[in-house]
Amino acid sequence: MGAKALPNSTQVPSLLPSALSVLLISPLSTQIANRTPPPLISALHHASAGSHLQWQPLLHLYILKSFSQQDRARTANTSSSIKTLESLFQETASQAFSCLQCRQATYYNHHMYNRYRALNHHSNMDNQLPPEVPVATEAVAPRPVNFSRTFYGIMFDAGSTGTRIHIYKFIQKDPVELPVLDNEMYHAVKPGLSAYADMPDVGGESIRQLLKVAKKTIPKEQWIQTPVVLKATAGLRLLPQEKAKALLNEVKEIFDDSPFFVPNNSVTIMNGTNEGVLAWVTVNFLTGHLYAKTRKTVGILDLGGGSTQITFLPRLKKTVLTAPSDYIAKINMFNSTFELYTHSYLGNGLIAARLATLGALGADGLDWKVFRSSCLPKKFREDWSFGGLTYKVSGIPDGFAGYKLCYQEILQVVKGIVHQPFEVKGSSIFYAFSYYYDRAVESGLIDGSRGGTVEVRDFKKRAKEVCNKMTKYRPISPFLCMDMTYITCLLKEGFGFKDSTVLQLTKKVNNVETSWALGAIFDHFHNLNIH
Ligand SMILES: O=c1ccn([C@@H]2O[C@H](COP(=O)(O)OP(=O)(O)O)[C@@H](O)[C@H]2O)c(=O)[nH]1
Repeated sequence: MGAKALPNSTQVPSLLPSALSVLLISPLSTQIANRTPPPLISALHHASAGSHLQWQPLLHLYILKSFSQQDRARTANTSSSIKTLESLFQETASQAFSCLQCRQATYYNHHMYNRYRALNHHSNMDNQLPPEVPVATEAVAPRPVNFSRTFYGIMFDAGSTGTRIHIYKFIQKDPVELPVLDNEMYHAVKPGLSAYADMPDVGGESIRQLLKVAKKTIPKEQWIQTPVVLKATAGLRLLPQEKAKALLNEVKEIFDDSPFFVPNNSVTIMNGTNEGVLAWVTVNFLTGHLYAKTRKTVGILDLGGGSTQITFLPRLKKTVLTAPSDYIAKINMFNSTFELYTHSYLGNGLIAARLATLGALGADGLDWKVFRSSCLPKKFREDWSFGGLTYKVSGIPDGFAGYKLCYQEILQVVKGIVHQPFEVKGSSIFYAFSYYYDRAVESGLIDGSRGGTVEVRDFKKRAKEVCNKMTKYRPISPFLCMDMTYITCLLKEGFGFKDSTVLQLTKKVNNVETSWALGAIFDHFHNLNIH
């Protein structure tokens, strides 16, 4: 099966932003008003403080599908989704306000007071629609003279293959409105911090470079109250402790010298559970699945360089009961606790898996040993660097190369290591990103600008083609056969997905990266208490 288009909830926003803002900002046309049930008009207006990212999938779905009288049932769902998404921010307001008392006042007191007011305004809203807001509210609502409309959060992702900065802009249009995510500014540099294990000061330069982007993006008057946080993943987890510590100290010094707000524990190595759970929060938030008592969520598959994560909300108790106990994590949102299946496999990221396949992971004699694999073109031989080390790698010149042999090699890296959740054979939807996405694009499975939907069997089919025609695909990457075969093997033999399991390959939703970073900034503003 070939690539399919994304469903409306992820594809439509890029098509209709102006139509949306017209609907949100200007008075509704008579035609629309006549056909829109009154409670939803009220909900739309209540949510209409600018181009609100998290409402967009819901609103677009509504606009496209619900303008007819027959669709009242769907309208009811949409309204309840708007209401429940709003409750995320109500709770954010409540928790963030309590941070006032835990003395992070420098940053919080300005914005959080307003959010606390918003909470009071909306208290006891469970199971209700937001209150009626007249169309003209935007123009006439009284506001404090110095009311601040925007605030920012900076999240650094120090990954094994690169360092990225995510600058999130939130808007609070009115003291009685809840803040919403307006946009993300994203910038990435390579290699990752772990490549500077023996020269932390040089590694620090990449952080300085990215902070310049933050200074350009965020207005000067906001710098002092904008939190800057860095979380490192597999690259630093795999380094000896002292080397990782030296890198983190270097980053902390750079943050302290910056004009931004540096909270406690702003530079850390994140654990694998949080990495998986926060990516799940991001994707479900961006796709409009995150609200009180939600049961209809999507799973996530993240394939980094050093580690890989799987996270989903099980529907069946058996999935929880049959999982190893440390594969179940709880997260608090909307006054309830979500019990997630999540695991991060350190050493099973795409690049670490290449090393394992080649037998090079943790090997000595790197200056003379040549690591060979039938997943590489026969005549290929190159020095190849990862994590600060250089390896001599090659194909098997007088042997065989191809899918079958390659699959057998890779099986050793996956079999018996990756747990198969009970429920994964069911019909849950999984969003797959990072290297799943990159390799699907490079091998021509999906379009790089739009993403797409594939079945697990599509990866297998394309892996076979790439491995059995290595010369054709060599200019794209000599590792493409190995990578595609690893992805196929991980999905099928590792997690136990069926050939027909559908994967939604997505890099961005509404122009926001599908990464744990957005979940992490939420967790910063509002402790999600992952345990
Ligand atoms: O916001 C992000 C963060 C990561 N990636 C992709 O994630 C992969 C690598 O992840 P990373 O280096 O963070 O690996 P990890 O340290 O998590 O194993 C690469 O394809 C990146 O391009 C991305 O597309 N957007």
